[in-house]
Order: sequence, then C-alpha cells, then structure tokens
Amino acid sequence: MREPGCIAIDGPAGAGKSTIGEHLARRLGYLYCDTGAMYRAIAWLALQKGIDLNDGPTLGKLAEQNTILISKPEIADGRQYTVIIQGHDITWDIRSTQVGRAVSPISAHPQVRSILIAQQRTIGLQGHIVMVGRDIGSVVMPDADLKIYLTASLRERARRRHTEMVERMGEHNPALPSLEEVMSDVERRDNTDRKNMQPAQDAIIIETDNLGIEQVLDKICHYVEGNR
Ligand SMILES: Nc1ncnc2c1ncn2[C@@H]1O[C@H](COP(=O)(O)OP(=O)(O)OP(=O)(O)O)[C@@H](O)[C@H]1O
Ligand SMILES: Nc1ccn([C@@H]2O[C@H](COP(=O)(O)O)[C@@H](O)[C@H]2O)c(=O)n1
Repeated sequence: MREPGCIAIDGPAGAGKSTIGEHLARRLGYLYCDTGAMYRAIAWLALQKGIDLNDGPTLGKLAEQNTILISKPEIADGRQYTVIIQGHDITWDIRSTQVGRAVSPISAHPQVRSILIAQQRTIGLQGHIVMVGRDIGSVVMPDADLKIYLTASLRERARRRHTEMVERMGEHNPALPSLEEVMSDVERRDNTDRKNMQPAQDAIIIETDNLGIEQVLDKICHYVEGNR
C-alpha cells in the first residue's frame, strides 16, 4: 500500500485550491503549503520598495535575498498560516487588491519563478504534503503521487470570491468591489497566469461549478484511496 507523498492541487484563481487543500491536508494529517502566498509575499515587498513590476532581474534578486517564513497560524483570526518577511507579519496584507493586481506580472518573470520554484521543491520533497498553486504538478513536483487540477467557470470563481468579500467586508462597505470588478480582476489574472498554469498531462481535472466543497473533497479522497 502506497501513501501519496505529495498531492498537487493546481488551478486558476478562485477554483477552491486553498480551501480544498487545507481541508484535505487536515483530513490526511499532511502538511499544507500554499505556494501562491510565496509569490504574494514577494509582490508585497516589491510594492513596499517601489520596484518596477517589469524589472525581472531586480525582482529576482528580491526573491533571492529575502526569506519568506510560512508557519502555523498561531493567531486565531481566520488565517490558514502566518506569513512573515523582513520581520513583518504580512498574512493579511498579501490579500489586498494592490498585491492581487501586482502578483501575476511579478510571477511571470522567470528570474522570480526559478528562485521560488527551487524553494517550493525543497518544501515538497519533505513528503506527506498537500501543495497548492498553478504549476505544482507540471513543474514544481512533476513526480507528485496525485495531481489534481481544480477549475470552474470565470463567473462562478468571481462569484465565490465576491461572496467571500461580502462576508469579510460587509455588504454596505463602500470599499466593496462589484461582482463585475472582481470578475475583471480574476480574468486579468487568468490571462497573465495562463502560460504557467497548464495542467500536468497526468492531472485529474475536476470541474467544480456544480460541486460543493464537501463533494470536491470526497472526490479527491476517492482518488487518494485509489492511490494507496
Ligand atoms: N466547490 C466550491 N463551491 C463553492 N464555494 C467554494 C468551493 N470551493 C471553494 N469555494 C469558496 O470559494 C472561495 C475561493 O476559494 P479559494 O480561496 O480556496 O480559491 P483558490 O483557488 O485558492 O483561489 P486563489 O488562487 O485566488 O487563492 C472561498 O470563499 C471558498 O470558500
Ligand atoms: N504555483 C504558483 C502559485 C501562484 N502563482 C502566482 O501567484 C498568484 C497568487 O496566487 P494565489 O493562489 O494566491 O491566487 C497567482 O495569480 C500567480 O500569478 C504562480 O505563478 N505559481
């Protein structure tokens, strides 16, 4: 009987990767690693330092010279984990609209990707881990034992993200973006991420438009069982 050492969950923004990844890791007693948080941490730092988003070499150096620490949540404020860079707890800052808009162009630079991919591979090789991102099954952990590619229509992914914002910010908050604004942000991100977001050839593709969180989890657990 073989335990999958690494389960890769990839897919576009709002497909449910982090929700499903965290639940799955908890069910299996595995580590959980959200690689998007690493790209977001570099984007946050680049914005702080006013670095040009088109300057791949400088952004690559920024990634190389700054350690991103991702640890257990400790603070009970709804976070999945704590992210620290240069001594700052940026767990919530990396979820801002500004970081959301800067992260895709920054992640598109090969100089940034090569640094973060190497770090992610080191994390993944520890085993007994669920890793979520865009290119885990295709590039970071091509030998992952199970590769899932979660997806849903643009409208459904934007709807989910918008619902989450309404819950967090309140329905009448003037800063709350409209569903259409959320949808164009998600679409812009899809377009920039596309090149680095192809499902691995051996990935199992799960369309989640008509599946709830529990149903998606059950489906994946079925494949995990099949792998044992
Ligand atoms: N199958 C599902 N059905 C309904 N809602 C879902 C489903 N999966 C996730 N959600 C909800 O959709 C929202 C987005 O999910 P999540 O943050 O996990 O997506 P993601 O793929 O990690 O996105 P991103 O790449 O932008 O971080 C969350 O509010 C989550 O609760
Ligand atoms: N493996 C990955 C993970 C993420 N990215 C880039 O980071 C952005 C933010 O990711 P989220 O999962 O937090 O939405 C994403 O839009 C990608 O640009 C990546 O390139 N590879």
